[in-house]
Amino acid sequence: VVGGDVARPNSWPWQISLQYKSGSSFYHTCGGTLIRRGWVMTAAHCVDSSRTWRVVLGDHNINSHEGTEQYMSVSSVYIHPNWNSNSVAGGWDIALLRLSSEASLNNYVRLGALPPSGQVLPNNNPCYITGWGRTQTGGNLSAQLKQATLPVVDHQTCSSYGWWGSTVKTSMVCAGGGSNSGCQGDSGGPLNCSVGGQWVVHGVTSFVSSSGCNAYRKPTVFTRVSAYISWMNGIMG
Ligand SMILES: CC(C)C[C@H](NC(=O)[C@H](CCCC[NH3+])NC(=O)C(F)(F)F)C(=O)Nc1ccc(C(C)C)cc1
Repeated sequence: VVGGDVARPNSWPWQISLQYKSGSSFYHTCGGTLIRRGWVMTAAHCVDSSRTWRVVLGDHNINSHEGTEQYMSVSSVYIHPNWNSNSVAGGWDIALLRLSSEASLNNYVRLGALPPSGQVLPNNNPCYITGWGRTQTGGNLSAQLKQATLPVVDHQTCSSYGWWGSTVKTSMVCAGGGSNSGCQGDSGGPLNCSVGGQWVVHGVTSFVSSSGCNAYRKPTVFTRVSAYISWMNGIMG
């Protein structure tokens, strides 16, 4: 996350860290959202390589043990069948991870709320991006979970000339476009939007401009969760 600030610990208790094993250690690679006690929603581009994954729940500082973490292994990965790893602009950048055991819900670990199928938020709807991704273009990951306000940019604006143009589809949500943005390592994490006084996860962090994370008029682009509700229900049962 570029801009914003460090979140109050565990104030986004559905945020997870997706980590891959290398040697005898695990490394943060993406974010995700706990949507059922046994299921995590993330980006397809995060899991389209075959690795040993683990999901960390209830984390704040990914480099220290705080005692609130739950470490879960992943028993199966469901990538959307239409995902094409050569074309993030094609959309379909969504995946579900089946956890090998069910999370214990508590003050540090809660389920994220999903939107109703088809719901599209208005321009400027207030939202926050959260994640442990780079804090500057080409910078380092953040040890502590960060948050930044990222208001919705409607499709008409986001797909116009000088913005993303036809790269962005109606199955995506744009947010930001100013000095705050997502960045590498935030992929797969939630776009947390305030709707009727509740936090609802409306986006899965998908891409930013290759010329820089917080490039002018290149808002962070998210998979629009409300476009995939029936697919997810079909998988999770
Ligand atoms: C060095 C980084 C900034 C490069 C940048 N990376 C990204 O945007 C990666 C997702 C890349 C998926 C492709 N395998 N996502 C992120 O960094 C995220 F913002 F989600 F955290 C990128 O490739 N962006 C990109 C690439 C191509 C397009 C074309 C579709 C125009 C659009 C954006």
